[in-house]
Amino acid sequence: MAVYTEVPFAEAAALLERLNLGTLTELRGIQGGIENTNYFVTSEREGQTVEHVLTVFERLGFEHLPFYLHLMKHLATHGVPVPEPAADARGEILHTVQGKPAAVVDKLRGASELAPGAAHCAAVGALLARMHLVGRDFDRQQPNLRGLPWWNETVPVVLPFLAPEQAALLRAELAYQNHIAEGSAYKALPRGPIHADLFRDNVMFDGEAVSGFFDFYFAGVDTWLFDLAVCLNDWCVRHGGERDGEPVPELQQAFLNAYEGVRPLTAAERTLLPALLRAGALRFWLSRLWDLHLPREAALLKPHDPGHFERVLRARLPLAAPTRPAETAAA
Ligand SMILES: Nc1ncnc2c1ncn2[C@@H]1O[C@H](COP(=O)(O)OP(=O)(O)OP(=O)(O)O)[C@@H](O)[C@H]1O
Ligand SMILES: N[C@@H](CCO)C(=O)O
Repeated sequence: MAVYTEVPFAEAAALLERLNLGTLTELRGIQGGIENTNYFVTSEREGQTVEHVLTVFERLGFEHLPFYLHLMKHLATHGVPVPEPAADARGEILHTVQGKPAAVVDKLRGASELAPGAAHCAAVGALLARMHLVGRDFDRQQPNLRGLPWWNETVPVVLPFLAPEQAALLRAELAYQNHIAEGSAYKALPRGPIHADLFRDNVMFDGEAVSGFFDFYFAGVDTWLFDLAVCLNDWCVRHGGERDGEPVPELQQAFLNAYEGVRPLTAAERTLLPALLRAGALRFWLSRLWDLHLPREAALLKPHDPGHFERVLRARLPLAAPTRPAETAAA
């Protein structure tokens, strides 16, 4: 259940009117999602039925939201398919509903694709590269709040909950990532606003075409390569079964080729892709461990399985190349 804040019909209707989105006809709570309260809102404007999503932010405050919402607006107005936040007459896109921060954005068509093929990966790869390029002239700054400083803070907090072998892996990976971040190749990586959480459930498809990216609430300024690594670790790995977490080379190639069709990787990016794939796995292993062992506002969080990202990380380590039955037979 993802409706934590009940929004009265009259309050939603008044907000839509202020945003010049017409007369509210339907307000429907959305069951998916674990972070925020979301409603589909339907209204009649100039004889047309229009649909939006009303999000009431349960965890994020007025301090960080302007970066996310203005980034969405910047991308949408520059042709990247992202839900555009609706503005009031003064141009304000962050609103208040039931005393909490709220936004109204375009409703995207279609549905998520949880079992993507090469065509889906290519479509997302090309759009990710476009999003990076379009983000270059976005002028607000906010760091990736789930980046290296957060990993350094959070690893000691989760270590007591881990088995010795897991704790050793987590410590070693953090040390490795600190070492990488000190290097000159890392400092040469191109940076800009990144989505930082562009998993399969944050992209809508209308057939094989992407109708949009959403859920920008972990976005921040970081390396473009990290964003790419986060995607490759979700779109192009196995989910479930005995080989859970293993990369799927055909999907990874399709994603990378399409990305590079729009923005070729630099030499430093090519060198550091393996290291950043490990960083992307560490980031989500750690946040999932943190959500599992140190639940905040427990009622709101249904933690995802940390074990999946431990497996993704192990599969990304050197010498950990999975032995595929077919390859073994051919060898
Ligand atoms: N702009 C949109 N257009 C269409 N559907 C949307 C849109 N935004 C959200 N949704 C729907 O609402 C659901 C929940 O949204 P979202 O994933 O952002 O939830 P959340 O609680 O904010 O985050 P989390 O993904 O961390 O659980 C999505 O799975 C999607 O079905
Ligand atoms: N994509 C994250 C959840 C936060 O959006 C995860 O799968 O751990």
